[in-house]
Amino acid sequence: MSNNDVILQVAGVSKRFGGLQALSDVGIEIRQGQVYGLIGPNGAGKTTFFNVLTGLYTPDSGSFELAGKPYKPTAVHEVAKAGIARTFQNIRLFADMTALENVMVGRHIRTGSGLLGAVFRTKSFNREEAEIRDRAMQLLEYVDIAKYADYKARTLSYGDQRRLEIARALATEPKLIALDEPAAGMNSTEKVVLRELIDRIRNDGRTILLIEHDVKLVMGLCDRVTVLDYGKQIAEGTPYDVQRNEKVIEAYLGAGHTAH
Ligand SMILES: Nc1ncnc2c1ncn2[C@@H]1O[C@H](COP(=O)(O)OP(=O)(O)OP(=O)(O)O)[C@@H](O)[C@H]1O
Repeated sequence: MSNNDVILQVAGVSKRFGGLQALSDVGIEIRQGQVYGLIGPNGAGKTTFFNVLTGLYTPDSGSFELAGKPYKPTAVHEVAKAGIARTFQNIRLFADMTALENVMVGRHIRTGSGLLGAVFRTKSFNREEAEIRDRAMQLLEYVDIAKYADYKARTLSYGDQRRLEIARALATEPKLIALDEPAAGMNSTEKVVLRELIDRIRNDGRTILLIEHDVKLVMGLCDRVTVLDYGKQIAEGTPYDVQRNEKVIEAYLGAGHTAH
């Protein structure tokens, strides 16, 4: 593989909260079409890393490249524009908008007519709006919730809301889709369906970063995994290797941690 295949290259990320070193010199490299897992016991720094990557926290150090271009994760909308779409551990949808409208919002960041087009309802605006609607509908079909297109987001089941969040993220046509604990709160049937969906997204050539507490899901899905413990990267590799790594086993079994 050539370097052109690298979608995300992050190096030397450190982040301190007061006296606590939440991340120390963490780096990952994700290649086109991979599902990349970030795991670790409670408090290991996974969410902090995600938040740094997506512009919610400012790191103390670190370099960031997306598809070969440096980017500065200084603001959430800049990160979205650069091409990273994320979902959240606590689902963040527009609860009183329909499922379709939620996906259309995601799509709008990639289109051109802007505010004046909307005010004057120009021809190009109307055409663009129809295209956005069609594409949003396709994405709802893709995640298997098209039948709920006109339902308010808050009326959907938990599993379906997560799928809706994924559809909205896909609508931005991201270079990387970052999923923050997508299986949280799901029952085992929903997890199976989620796994199929993530597999489908990968097979369609997308690149995915996944934080997930469900180790079985991570090991079954991911091409590569990084393990954090107390803010340090203690292992990186294939699920097969990582599961057999002594430091990893120790971190998960060690005192003071709850294994996930
Ligand atoms: N905004 C913050 N201010 C202060 N400390 C923080 C902040 N965010 C996280 N921390 C601390 O940084 C450390 C790493 O937390 P983080 O939430 O990144 O871990 P995690 O691996 O995502 O854990 P979990 O599995 O519990 O979600 C923890 O000790 C946490 O208390």
